[in-house]
Amino acid sequence: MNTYKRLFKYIPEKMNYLLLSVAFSVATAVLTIVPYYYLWNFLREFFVVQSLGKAMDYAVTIVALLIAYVVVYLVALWMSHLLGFRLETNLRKVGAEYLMNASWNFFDMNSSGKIRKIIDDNASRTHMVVAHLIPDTTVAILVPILMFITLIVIDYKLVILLLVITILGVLQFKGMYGDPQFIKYYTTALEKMNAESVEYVRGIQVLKVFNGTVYTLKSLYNSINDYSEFALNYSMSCRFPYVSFQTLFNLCITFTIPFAIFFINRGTSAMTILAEIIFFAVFVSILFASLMKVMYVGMYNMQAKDVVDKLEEMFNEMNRKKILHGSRGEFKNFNIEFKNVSFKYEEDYVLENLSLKLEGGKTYAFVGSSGSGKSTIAKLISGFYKIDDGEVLIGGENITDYSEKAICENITNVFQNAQLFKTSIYENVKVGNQNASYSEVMRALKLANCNDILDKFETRENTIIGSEGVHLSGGEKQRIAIARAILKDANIIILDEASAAADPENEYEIQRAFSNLMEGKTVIMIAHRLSSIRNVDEILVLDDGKIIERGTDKELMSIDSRYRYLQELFSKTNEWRIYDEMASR
Ligand SMILES: Nc1ncnc2c1ncn2[C@@H]1O[C@H](COP(=O)(O)OP(=O)(O)OP(=O)(O)O)[C@@H](O)[C@H]1O
Repeated sequence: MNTYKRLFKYIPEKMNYLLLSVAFSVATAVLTIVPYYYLWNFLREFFVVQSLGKAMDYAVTIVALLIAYVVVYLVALWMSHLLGFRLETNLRKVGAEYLMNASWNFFDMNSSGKIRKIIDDNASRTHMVVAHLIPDTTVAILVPILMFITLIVIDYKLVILLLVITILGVLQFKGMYGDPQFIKYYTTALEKMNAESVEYVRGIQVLKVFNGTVYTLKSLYNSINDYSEFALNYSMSCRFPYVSFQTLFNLCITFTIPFAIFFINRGTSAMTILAEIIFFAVFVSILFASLMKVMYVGMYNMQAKDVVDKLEEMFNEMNRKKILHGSRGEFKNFNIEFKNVSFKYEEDYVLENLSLKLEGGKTYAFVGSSGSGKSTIAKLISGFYKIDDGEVLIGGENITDYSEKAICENITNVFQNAQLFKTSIYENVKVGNQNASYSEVMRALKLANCNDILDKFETRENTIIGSEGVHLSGGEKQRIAIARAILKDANIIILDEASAAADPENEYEIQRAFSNLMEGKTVIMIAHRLSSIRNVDEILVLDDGKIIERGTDKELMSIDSRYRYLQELFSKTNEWRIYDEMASR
């Protein structure tokens, strides 16, 4: 019951459909049994009283009742399907809303393929579960009760016979279900296999290059084996109870033979017994159908619990480690300060007790070896993660006091791997500011030095990017992303590894685009190309999550600093040529 409360809370607006579906399902259950009562009367008139006219009247009533049954059952199914489809739609909407507000941690820990599959698959499973559950549960509960009542009216001796068959049938049940945790294990194995298949398809080009097969990717191979082994073992464990259940009902007529002999010997007329046996043999088939329904209802229950568990587990995970934003909308200034900040993604601290101050309106560069924490600092300034200790302040106020909208409007990120959508260049830039006019978008494209990109295509800014359109180089994509950032016109700009993807020509264009983007802003650059940061206001050198040096390029180059060492190393790397190396051998 609790499972259904959890599911139905997503469709409060459609509870009238639930009530209608239950009402029509009750009518269906009644209409399942009533024709049998008339069948008994028909048989009695035919065999015992031998009045053909009356028997005919009963036969017509039976046909009318069967038509009514079909109509009422269809209405019950219609209502429950409306409910099921609405639930599916609402769960997708809720999933999308949670996703829009999910923490960065969540996206770090879950691949997009996995997220899509969990939301999509489970939402679509709910409609199936709910659509069939209401009519089937009602019928499964009511029909056996109504059957017993009917038999009491006809002949109490038949009740004993039905009771024997019901008890034997129910005894097979537990075995037919198998392990109650089955659905949970089954869907987990299936999801794992699906996720691994997506990974396989993603990496298929690499596998081809290295002549790999499905066996190369052990995790996929194992997940297929686990799934097939599990499905096979489960089917085998249900084999005996399932077959004996089917046999019991298909041979139930055999139960009636000793019954008939016993009661004929005790004086009941042969014709009455014949009518009762024919009736019972037909009637008992509904018990079989309704016991099968009980089994499906049990399955639906397990599925419903699994679906709601999986979805809500994911919704909770989306909120884990999420920043709870305040309502502050205005920034006094754009000074940034870290006060004793400690932060970890998982177990180990990446930053411990870090303090630093950056002045608004200036340009800073973070340098340091790989993994020293440069990107992490940038992400914390952007408000992507909740810190474990200390404070991140912007304009003297804790970053969590600002509304999400304020943070979003005032801070922009240009990542190394620019994420572009499979739509036109124009639409990709407009993402930066939905209210921008056509001329503002075109101005941003111009300032980001994208004109040469537009010149390449006849449809210019309306050219579609991606698998259904044209392919752009890494550097070209980055310039489009810079145009998007220019259009956004945020006050704090974070350029993470922003120039690493470009060739020299593109690099030059990108640097010009950057200088247009950075004008008058607070800028934090994280660049591995140390040549591009020589003119920044201040350089901060990081090592293992700590700032070990800070100063201008001139200051740091004039002393025996880590920065000077990194710059010299960078120059050497630039001068280094494979043929020099070859020549020196
Ligand atoms: N999403 C994440 N989940 C778990 N650990 C992470 C995550 N991102 C970074 N780390 C870890 O945090 C540490 C700092 O990473 P960070 O990306 O900040 O370094 P970086 O100086 O920017 O490195 P690089 O120059 O190579 O990009 C590394 O040890 C890294 O493995």
